[in-house]
Amino acid sequence: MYLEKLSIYNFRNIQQVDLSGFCAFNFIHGINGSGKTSILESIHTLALSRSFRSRKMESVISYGFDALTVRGEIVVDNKNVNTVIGVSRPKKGSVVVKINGEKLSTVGELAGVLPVQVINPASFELLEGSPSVRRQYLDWGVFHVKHSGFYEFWPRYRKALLQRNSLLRRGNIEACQLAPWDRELAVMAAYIHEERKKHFKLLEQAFNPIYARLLKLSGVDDGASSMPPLSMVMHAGWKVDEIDFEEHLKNNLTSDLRAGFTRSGPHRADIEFKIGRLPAGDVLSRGQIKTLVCALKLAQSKVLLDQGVSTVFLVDDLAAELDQYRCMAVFAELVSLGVQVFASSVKRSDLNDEWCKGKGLKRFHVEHGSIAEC
Ligand SMILES: Nc1ncnc2c1ncn2[C@@H]1O[C@H](COP(=O)(O)OP(=O)(O)OP(=O)(O)O)[C@@H](O)[C@H]1O
Repeated sequence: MYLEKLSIYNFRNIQQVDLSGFCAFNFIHGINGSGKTSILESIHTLALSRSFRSRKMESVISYGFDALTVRGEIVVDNKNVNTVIGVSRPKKGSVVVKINGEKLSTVGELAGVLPVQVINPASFELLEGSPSVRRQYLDWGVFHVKHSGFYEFWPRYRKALLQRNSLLRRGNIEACQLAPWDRELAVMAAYIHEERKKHFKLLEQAFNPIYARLLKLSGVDDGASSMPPLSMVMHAGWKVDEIDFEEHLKNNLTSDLRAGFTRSGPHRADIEFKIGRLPAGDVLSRGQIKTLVCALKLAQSKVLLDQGVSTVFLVDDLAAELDQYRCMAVFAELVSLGVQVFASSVKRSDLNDEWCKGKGLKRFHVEHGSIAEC
């Protein structure tokens, strides 16, 4: 699967741009503030109807305009007909998403059409941010695995959780009032945990060789080789091996009532990264963390690829944070995955032609929101 055409209207400093004929690798360069990230952001909006930078889409709509639109044409492997996605975000009112001209009734239906992975300066959050960032990372993969009913069960879990929490906040309630919600939560929790566990195992298997190669291919001994090994452990959000979730909720009712919310469950799951016995974030350098995060994102893509799902990578200014050896190593992995890549840099020379190993490469220059092939 790859993106073949992209049209952007009123998206930050980009008023109107029509691009086509993308290659496997698409390198975008331009000075600060020229609009490089906005192009990547527009592809993300096409895929998920939202930006990876701003929560409020209003800040993404070009000053003085009422709506933004992004349109893209995707070539899906083994299909003769391209898929056309259109996303319009007005300042007021809700988002409109169309696939092949048909308006979707829910934005959720868009998810999965164009799986994208972002590697940008905020990617550090995967290690250093709150557990929700790591849950999002894990669930992204679980969701994209074909035929996983995850997105059917997760909203049911969330609905039951909201109901239970509102009863807990009310206080002075009988255990029997919670019982139906506890039951529903337990059924959903078992399913969600099982899906996450299966996916995490695949992720670990994909991650280990990629991470090892990134460390090795980066070609410099930065001390990482003498470090204790990295471990990553998934925590379910409750003591899943010891107790059934329904039982656990009953046992913890007093403390949940005191807190006014459900303190444990799949909504509190996390992934723990350690170097030896220490948190990886306390030991690794910024560049080493970024390398680890790249390996994690690449691993997601590998797992999906093994299931026949291809990913588009949006790589924002990698050269600003990784040295050329590590950049080269990351690109070697992208080449071997055979995914489509949109990568940005300030200087043209920050992204090296040779990293693409003869796969198709197109270069674009951005200036004041205007984009030209170069
Ligand atoms: N809503 C908006 N309307 C118009 N312009 C905007 C809007 N929001 C941001 N901008 C401007 O759009 C430009 C593009 O920003 P973008 O982050 O894409 O630049 P960039 O090329 O990635 O820069 P850098 O190299 O500094 O990361 C910036 O000059 C920014 O000030």
